[in-house]
Amino acid sequence: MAAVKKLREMLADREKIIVGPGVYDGLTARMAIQAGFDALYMTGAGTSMSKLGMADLGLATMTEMADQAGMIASLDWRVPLIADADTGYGGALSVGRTVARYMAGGVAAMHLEDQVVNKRCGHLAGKQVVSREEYKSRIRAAVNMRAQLEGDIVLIARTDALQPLGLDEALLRLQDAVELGVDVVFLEAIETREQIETYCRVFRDKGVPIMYGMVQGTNAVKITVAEAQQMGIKILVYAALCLIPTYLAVTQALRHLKQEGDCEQYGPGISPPLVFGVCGMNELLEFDRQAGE
Ligand SMILES: C[C@](O)(C(=O)O)[C@H](CC(=O)O)C(=O)O
Repeated sequence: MAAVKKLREMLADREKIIVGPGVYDGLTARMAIQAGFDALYMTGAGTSMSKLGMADLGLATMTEMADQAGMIASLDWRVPLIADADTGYGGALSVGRTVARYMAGGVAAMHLEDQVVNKRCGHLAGKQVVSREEYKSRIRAAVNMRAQLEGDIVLIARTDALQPLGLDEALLRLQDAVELGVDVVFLEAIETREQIETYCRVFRDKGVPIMYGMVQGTNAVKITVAEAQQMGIKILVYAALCLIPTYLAVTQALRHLKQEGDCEQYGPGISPPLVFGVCGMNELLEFDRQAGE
């Protein structure tokens, strides 16, 4: 079954909340699959840092993002990938091309936002968004490209308008996007309980699937999976879930080696072959064996 079909089934299941840990490369994706998550979220921030070594300031190009998303999506077709597609990387034609590339890569869902190019992480101050009309044209391009290709991808409209323009404008933008044919809404960087409750009430009443992004260490309202489910949130992603523990643990190991001159205490019992196993080693060797090598 195609990953997108699986995701659509999850979206249709009234009991289900989709929890997507934020992964950004092959290893974090494999670890999340091994941990039993049934969906993944490709964080643009993490991808920008792991692939380019650059902060989330809109520097990753469409091809860099689409390549990474396609690689992650291909690891296990049973685990749908929801991927960040930032601003769509240009005007309507570019957005259309982005949708085509994500679809060709087997990505199950993608989100498109209304920040200007160059965008920045949704939790940074000083965000700017394009006009409502320009955002609508990005959304129209995405919906039209999906129809033109006669394939499927779940389209998620994200707005960053809350910080610069306020809640009413942000909700209007998402409503416009729903009318244009997106499947899911995503209000980014919600900072008060009241805002998240209003957001959820508006779209729950309309029967539109709601996405919310929790990012550790930011001002985003903290809610548990159970609370999210109660509020009617359908997709809950944790963009920095893999990134922050990786940063902490690796920094500690590096410091230890630099200061103490040894690293034995980091990872007793964990050998590279064990991690190869998480990355499909046995399946790959079996495939090779069956081919007669
Ligand atoms: C959701 C997000 O777009 C991402 O890239 O994962 C980021 C998260 C982050 O900065 O950690 C965001 O803009 O919220």
